[in-house]
Amino acid sequence: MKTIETGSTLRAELAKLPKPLVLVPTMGALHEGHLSLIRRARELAGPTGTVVVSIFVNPIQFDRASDLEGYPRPMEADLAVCEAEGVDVVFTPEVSSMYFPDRSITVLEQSLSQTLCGATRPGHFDGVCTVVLKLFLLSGCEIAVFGEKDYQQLAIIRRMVRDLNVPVEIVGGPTVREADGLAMSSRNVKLTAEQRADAPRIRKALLKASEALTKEEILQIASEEISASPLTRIDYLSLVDAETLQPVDDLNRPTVLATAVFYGDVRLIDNIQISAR
Ligand SMILES: Nc1ncnc2c1ncn2[C@@H]1O[C@H](COP(=O)(O)OP(=O)(O)OP(=O)(O)O)[C@@H](O)[C@H]1O
Ligand SMILES: CC(C)(CO)[C@@H](O)C(=O)[O-]
Ligand code: BAL
Repeated sequence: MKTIETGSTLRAELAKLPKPLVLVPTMGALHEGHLSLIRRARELAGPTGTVVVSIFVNPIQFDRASDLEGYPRPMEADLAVCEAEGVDVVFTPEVSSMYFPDRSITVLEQSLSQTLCGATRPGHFDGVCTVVLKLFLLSGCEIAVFGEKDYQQLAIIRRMVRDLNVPVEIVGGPTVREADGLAMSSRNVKLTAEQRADAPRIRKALLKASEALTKEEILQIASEEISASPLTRIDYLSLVDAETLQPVDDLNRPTVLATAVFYGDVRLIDNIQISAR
């Protein structure tokens, strides 16, 4: 396994390796959710293709300084995990090698990012799109794999690739969960024992609500179940069209029930698909 730290050498190094080139972009603190994406990348690359994992905590997608500063960065353990998974190349750039101090170009998404995380984390998806486009250009990858836990992110990246004619195939991977249903997330390690024990209520709430028949009932059940704990604070809870991510009036098309919940300073997200009624 090769570790490359600067963008300027990445593309030239990767061009020498066998195709297809499959990229898994991450912010590190790797868990089973990431591993499922790496394994999917290997399937897509085949035994002779090249799997690249990027580990970069992208400062321009954070809206809270405390979240950025406190983001877990266990680099040695992450490299060991990548090695054990048979990753070919890990790209670990410094912030200074990714961004010029006077950078002035950003990728703006102006529709899908108006709801959910985009509404409560202004500028977040502009930061995500900008870094993901840079990672695509720096690596020259043909395929990139993203998780469905970050449903809105996946939809926005698909839109970016469509709208900007980016020659990268986007593949989604299902959300991997702890045994108690909590979606795996790098931020889970920041929960206290009490918060961690309570957090599976998010998944339970979404599952229970997804059985209801009307929009109002779905939102009410999910809201009550999550708010029943004094440890939670709902950042958003929304029912949106699965494709446009716009709020829906009825359930005659596939929708997604998505939420972000704060436990203290730790913000967790999850979502569930709701079929048309
Ligand atoms: N539980 C999971 N199942 C499947 N994919 C996941 C899961 N968690 C994260 N991913 C995916 O891994 C990629 C990298 O995400 P990231 O490094 O931000 O991890 P994370 O666990 O989502 O961290 P956090 O939510 O705390 O920022 C993204 O495509 C994300 O959707
Ligand atoms: C896609 C990503 C690596 C861009 O920084 C990040 O948003 C993430 O880890 O989901
Ligand atoms: N997984 C999404 C990255 C973030 O929360 O910034």
